[in-house]
Amino acid sequence: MALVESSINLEVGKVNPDLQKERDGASFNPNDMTLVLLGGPKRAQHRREVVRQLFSDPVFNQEMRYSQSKTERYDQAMHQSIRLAEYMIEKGWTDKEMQTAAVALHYDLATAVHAVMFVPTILRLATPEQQAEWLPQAASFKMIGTYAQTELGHGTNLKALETTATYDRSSECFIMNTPLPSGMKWWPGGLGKSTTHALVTANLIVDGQSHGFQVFLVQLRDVETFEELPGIEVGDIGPRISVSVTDNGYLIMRNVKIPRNNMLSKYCTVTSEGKFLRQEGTAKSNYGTMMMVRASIVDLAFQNTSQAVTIATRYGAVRRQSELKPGAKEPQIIDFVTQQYKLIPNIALAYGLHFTKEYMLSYYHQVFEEEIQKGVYDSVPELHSQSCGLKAYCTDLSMDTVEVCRRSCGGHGFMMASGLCSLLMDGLGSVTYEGENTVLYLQTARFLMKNYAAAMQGGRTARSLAFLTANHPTCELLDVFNLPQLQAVFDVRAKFMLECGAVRMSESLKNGRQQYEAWNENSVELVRASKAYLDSFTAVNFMKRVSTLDIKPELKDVLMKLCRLHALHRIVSSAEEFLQSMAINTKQLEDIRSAEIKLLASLRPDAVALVDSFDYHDQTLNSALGRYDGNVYEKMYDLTKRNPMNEQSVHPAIHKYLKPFQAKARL
Ligand SMILES: CCCCCCCC(=O)SCCNC(=O)CCNC(=O)[C@H](O)C(C)(C)COP(=O)(O)OP(=O)(O)OC[C@H]1O[C@@H](n2cnc3c(N)ncnc32)[C@H](O)[C@@H]1OP(=O)(O)O
Ligand SMILES: Cc1cc2nc3c(=O)[nH]c(=O)nc-3n(C[C@H](O)[C@H](O)[C@H](O)COP(=O)(O)OP(=O)(O)OC[C@H]3O[C@@H](n4cnc5c(N)ncnc54)[C@H](O)[C@@H]3O)c2cc1C
Repeated sequence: MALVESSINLEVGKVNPDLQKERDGASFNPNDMTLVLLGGPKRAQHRREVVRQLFSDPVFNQEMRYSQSKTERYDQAMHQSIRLAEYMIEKGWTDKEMQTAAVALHYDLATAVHAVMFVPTILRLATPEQQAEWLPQAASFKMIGTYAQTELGHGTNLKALETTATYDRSSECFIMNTPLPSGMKWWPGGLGKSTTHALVTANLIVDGQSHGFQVFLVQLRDVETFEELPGIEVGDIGPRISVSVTDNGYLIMRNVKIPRNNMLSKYCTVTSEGKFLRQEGTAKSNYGTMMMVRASIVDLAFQNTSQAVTIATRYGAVRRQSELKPGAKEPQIIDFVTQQYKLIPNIALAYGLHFTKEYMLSYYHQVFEEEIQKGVYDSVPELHSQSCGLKAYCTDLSMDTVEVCRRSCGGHGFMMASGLCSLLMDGLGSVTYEGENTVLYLQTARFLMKNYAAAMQGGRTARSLAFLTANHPTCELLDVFNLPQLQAVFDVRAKFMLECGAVRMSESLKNGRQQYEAWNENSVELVRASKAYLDSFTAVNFMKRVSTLDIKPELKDVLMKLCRLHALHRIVSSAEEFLQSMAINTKQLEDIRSAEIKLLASLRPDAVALVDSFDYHDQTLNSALGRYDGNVYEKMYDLTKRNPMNEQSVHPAIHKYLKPFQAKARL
């Protein structure tokens, strides 16, 4: 066993020689790149220590995960949740360590929604008194909660939610009711078996008048026995595409009384006399949790993408197949240019998503922690638009990448042991939850159209839309590697696509359509406009971030290549829009395609080092194909020997069905 201090995988056995050769030939030290990605040595060291501690505890061992039944996995997920809670007491772990641990475990915890949504919503929407009462209970798991918003009949359309909270003045309580069947809460994570409480969104009704949806803390189960309380019916909604452990559940409430204090009242409240009061300017405050979670899903998209490329790239270096040079040894599959085209642009994307999630999280914190606390709401529309758009754009791209990586591993990519199937199946939820992606692109489009109209009338635009008023000449791409010129190309295309959406909208309106009809008629174009803007925003953010990094020249050099490749690849992926907008001409497209292939060759020697830099622990990847030591075949055989199907040499079904039949047939 060798000690690898510069990797999260501390003890590594003999490394596969092909993988070692890749590492020896890299142009930079991956440890240096890790420090750039993680924000310096202190943070990187802290993350390594937390993750190493985590995986040195057998409770968190992931190795048999793919052979476990749903019940066994739930058992382990609950065990993991409780062990982490113990760490808070025993090791003094704080939210920071818990967050690192949750990411390393792919949120495979029975209490994930408790941590990701329940507690943060209380922090954002509850008064200081409510927080003082509930947060200590939540921290000690006396109260385990979920976020119950979606209903069987409605998820997207929050205005149509049916659950009611009717104020009863005589008892100073709200009476919670579920209209059946479409008003049943459906989907909340952990609701099925794991939670004692839920933050339930419901229409507040006072004296027969509705005040829109508000958030209420409802106790579901007895905290000692975990039995349902009177008037409550909860359960798991049944098998889902993902093998994830989360017990997504349903909830029915029949005349459930909760105290008046259980309405989260930081921004609005109901007085004991039944008067509804709301602080001015806080109409969308109840939507705040969604913005926060959407921003963090951009990070999740980065995690999924970078893990998938790590697995597929290491495997690409280890796997030898077919013939390249006639008569020579089988090549590493990563030497096929078509294989490089599957992997290297996606490595570039993973780096691009890294800088996107850094931007998204920091913008979210700036607006929430600094501006809103001071009563400044000016940036909220842009934050809403970007958190919707980037959540959709990044999860869409990340799921495409995971599938490309899975296929790039050939047959072995179809095995759970690849680690890629679970990344795909668990990740797929991200394009739907926290706002279905098409719906979110259209939210972004709404903001874009408003800004476009403002720009055309000589007004001010939001920060991220300054390109609308910039004057870019067309076809100015003289050098396909020149970043400012590439940025101009993206801006021209995005502006053109926004213009297409706006022109179509105004034509529909001129033709007598109502606003809502025009919107629906042109919604395909509007989604295109959003995607063009997000493509541009992400590529330009990547270029700007890399250009301003003050780092070792060899790191800068490889990052510059990556952001160029990312930009070129995005242009090729939507070539017709770039051509149509005259941001480029056909000759330039040809040059871009050639430049892309040249960049593949230039980045090929660094491919393994680039994915090593993400510094994933083997247990997080949980992949026989993507192991740090590259001993793929040994690990696959080892796992197969321990596969429960191989526990008995003759399966009981043989004796149960085949043998009796054979005996009868002999007669
Ligand atoms: C590890 C990860 C675990 C993840 C677990 C997943 C948990 C979940 O899925 S929880 C459930 C999530 N549910 C959703 O996301 C529902 C999606 N739907 C919505 O968000 C809304 O209904 C939405 C945005 C589509 C439409 O909002 P709605 O108010 O009905 O209509 P709309 O008329 O379009 O918007 C009104 C205004 O509010 C603004 N607005 C909407 N949402 C927000 C927001 N979050 N913040 C600020 N402003 C907002 C709009 O921009 C619009 O502004 P303007 O009028 O100035 O243009
Ligand atoms: C794995 C998972 C976990 C979840 N966890 C939770 C949770 O913890 N708590 C919770 O409350 N919810 C949760 N949800 C629910 C989730 O938030 C909703 O499923 C999601 O918001 C989408 O809503 P929907 O299911 O109603 O889809 P629908 O809105 O019915 O979407 C169906 C189709 O209609 C289209 N569509 C709908 N409206 C429009 C529109 N205005 N314009 C154009 N097209 C439209 C969509 O694009 C889509 O193609 C979870 C869902 C999943 C899959």
